[in-house]
Amino acid sequence: MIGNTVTRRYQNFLEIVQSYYQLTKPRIIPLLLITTTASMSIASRGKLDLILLLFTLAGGTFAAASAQTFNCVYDRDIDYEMERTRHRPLPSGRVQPTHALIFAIALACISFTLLAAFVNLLSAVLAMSGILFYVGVYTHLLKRHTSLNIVIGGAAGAIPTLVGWAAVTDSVSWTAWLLFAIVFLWTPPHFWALALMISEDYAKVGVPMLPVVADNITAARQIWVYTLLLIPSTFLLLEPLNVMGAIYGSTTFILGAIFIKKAWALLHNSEDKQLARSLFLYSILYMMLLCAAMVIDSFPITHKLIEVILGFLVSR
Ligand code: HEM
Ligand SMILES: CC(C)=CCC/C(C)=C/CC/C(C)=C/COP(=O)(O)OP(=O)(O)O
Repeated sequence: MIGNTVTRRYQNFLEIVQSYYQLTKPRIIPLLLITTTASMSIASRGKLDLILLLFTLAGGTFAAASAQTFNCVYDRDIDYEMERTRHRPLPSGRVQPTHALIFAIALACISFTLLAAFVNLLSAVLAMSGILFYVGVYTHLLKRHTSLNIVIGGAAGAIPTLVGWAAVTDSVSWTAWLLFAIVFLWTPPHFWALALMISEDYAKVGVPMLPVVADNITAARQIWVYTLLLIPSTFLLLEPLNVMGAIYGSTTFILGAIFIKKAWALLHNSEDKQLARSLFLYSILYMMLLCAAMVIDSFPITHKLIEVILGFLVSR
């Protein structure tokens, strides 16, 4: 009897923890941290201080979790109406809005304290502005009012690149802004490809995502335009900024070519949900691999290795 009560209490506790965890939309956070890591790796020219990395990623995690929790509180009415989001902790009644709000504020405070105390003030302020922008500008001002919501709101998702750069250099340089621009230009193809698959859901609650207010071909054309802006921008790290080398150059070439191929296919068959799904999934893989290439290319040893291999090939 007592054993059963303890087990039930333990299960309840686990369910509460799980609900709060789900409020943070945890599946999106790793990619935000990957972009932060890539930025830090380039800023430190591959000589990354692991303790600094750890604190920055911890602060970034709490900031992103806070932003997503605020968003869950604000959007709980429409999340209840949409099939995809109906089972989130707030619409399903597993967490009270006031508790979620307190949780979001606590996460923001932890993020700011961690970054300000163990990284630097600039990274803390940038992360906080990421939260404010995502909640105040994207969620409150734009999401329900204009199809430009993603284009402008995408800036919030690009801020982790600035946080990473600021963590290492205590400043924000041209390269940091270029990394910001890469994530910024990547966001519309990433999101609109998904929105093409789930536009019925957004239409039902009156959220004016582009494929809702315009037809599919218009959305596919916009995806194509942003793809054509994104891919050349990734090459600017090679020239004129000169902060990346051959590994990054060849990877970004191949990844970019595949991105263009998928966006082109969608442009010519904008009703095909499979093509939209394929582009959405690829956009995530693309960003992961692009950032991985940035990290690998920023290690000095990578360049020494290439020199040795080239030397070996030439001498044969
Ligand atoms: C305003 C900008 C953005 C919007 C509106 C947006 C929207 C979305 C939505 C609605 C989903 C589906 C999630 C779900 O069904 O719960 C998604 C998935 C995802 N997003 Fe974005 N996104 C944005 C920017 C970003 C950024 C900047 C990143 C990271 C760099 C990112 C990474 C991801 C990842 C990794 C997934 C897949 C999550 C999973 O496995 O389910 N997103 N995004
Ligand atoms: C530095 C810092 C704190 C950055 C945080 C930026 C951030 C949280 C970006 C995530 C963007 C994202 C996944 C939006 C989901 O849109 P939505 O919430 O409209 O999607 P939904 O339809 O699934 O609710």
